[in-house]
Parts: sequence; structure tokens; C-alpha cells
Amino acid sequence: MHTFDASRIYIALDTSSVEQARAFVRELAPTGVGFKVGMQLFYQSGPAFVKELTAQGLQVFLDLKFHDIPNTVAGAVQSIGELGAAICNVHVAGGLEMMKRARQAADALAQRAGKRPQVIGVTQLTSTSREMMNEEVGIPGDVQDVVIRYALLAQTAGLDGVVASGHEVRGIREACGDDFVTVIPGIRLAANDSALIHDQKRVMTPHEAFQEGAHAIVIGRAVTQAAEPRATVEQILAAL
Ligand SMILES: O=C(O)c1cc(=O)[nH]c(=O)n1[C@@H]1O[C@H](COP(=O)(O)O)[C@@H](O)[C@H]1O
Repeated sequence: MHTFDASRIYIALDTSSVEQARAFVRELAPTGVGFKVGMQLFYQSGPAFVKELTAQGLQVFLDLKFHDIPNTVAGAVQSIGELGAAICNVHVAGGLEMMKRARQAADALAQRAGKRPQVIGVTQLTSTSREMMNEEVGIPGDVQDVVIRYALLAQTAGLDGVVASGHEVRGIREACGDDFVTVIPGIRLAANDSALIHDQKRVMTPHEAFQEGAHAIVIGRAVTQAAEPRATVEQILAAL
């Protein structure tokens, strides 16, 4: 038995069918992990699958990365609110007013339903390198500095935390305090770093991310493309 709280790990269910996602849930739920439903699965299986998970008492991060005008984002948070997800997210780049409205929509839900998802802000995607950010997108400076600036803005708007890479966790905690939630994707296991690095640019191992102070991590392909996903999760937990 391990003592680490496995629900601090969200397995990204980026599958091409709901049956595949169900199979991962059946296999991995006994380890105590949470699950992340993102665009790929949500756009085919819709809210019904999220409800199916939360009805089983599973912890769900609903990752739809809202980014639109404030009124539309507030409506979107309202729409997904009753699915019972523990976390949902919006892009910090949508601005202060948009984030405030997202938080207000979550608060209204809490008043009606007695609970709400945590609303966290996506800073700079873990697939973004400094070169991409500076030269393609035209945002100058260090990724770390930009991420901390975004985290502070998210905090000002009343969000519960941010999504960032493990490289920025320490700085975010220093700037925003230890209660401001950090959820960290871009996780790679040392053993498969070079094989699975793919599109992620700012990566860390689970152990490193938690050592830096992450509240939760998101792991997708390093588990779902492993020969033995369940054993891989057990190994990760044992090493924490
Ligand atoms: O919001 C997210 O979850 C997210 C933000 C980010 O900056 N980077 C990032 O990879 N993610 C998500 O985290 C998961 C990472 O998957 P793997 O790279 O397969 O571990 C994917 O589902 C991404 O959509």
C-alpha cells in the first residue's frame, strides 16, 4: 500500500472512443486516481460521460479550456456546472473580466447546488517553448515570468489556481501563496522521456513536479500508451 493521495493524479482520457475511455477507467479507478476529460472525448461523448464518472464518485477534471467573451464563458461554466466535476478551466488570456465571470458563475452554482467545481486558469500551454511564445505569438520575455504574471491575474480574478508546467510551480507558489492550486501537465516518466516527449516542451517527472510543490498532476500518454497502464500507475504511486 502507498500513502500518497492518488487523487492528486489525473489520468488524461484522450481516447478516440468512449469505450476505450471506459476501459481505462475500469482498469485505473481502483488505484484511486482522478480522470481528466478533455476536448477529444467531450466533443464525442458529451456531458453524459462526465456524469457517468462523477456518479461513480470519481474525481473529474473537465478540461475544456474556455476562452471567449465574458458572457459566453460564464454561460459555459453554468452549463457544465451540474456535471459534478471537481475542476474546470479557462484561458487566462481571456482576461480579468472573463475570469471573474467564470468564478461568479461557479459561485452561483454553489449557491444553487451546494458545491462547485474549482475554476483554474490555463497559463502558457506546456507545449509552448520560449521561442514559440516570443517569435510566433509575439509575447516577449521568459515563459516563467509570463506564467507568474498570468497566475497573479488569475488570482486577482478570484480563480482557485492555474495550470502550468512543473518548471513554474515554485515561482507561482511564491507569488500567489501555497493555497493557490497548481495543476501540472507535461508529465513524462524518466523511462520514456525521449520516446513520448512529442508535442510537450516543458516537461517533468511526477516526482519532480510534486517536489516542486504541485498540488496535482495530469498524466496522459505516459500511462495510456504504456504496455501495462495499471502497473505504470502503481509504480508512479509507489515512487511518490
Ligand atoms: O489543461 C490541460 O490539461 C493542459 C494544459 C497544458 O498546458 N498542457 C497539457 O498538456 N494539458 C493537457 O494535459 C494532457 C497531457 O497529456 P500527455 O501529454 O499525453 O500526458 C492533455 O490532455 C492536454 O490537453
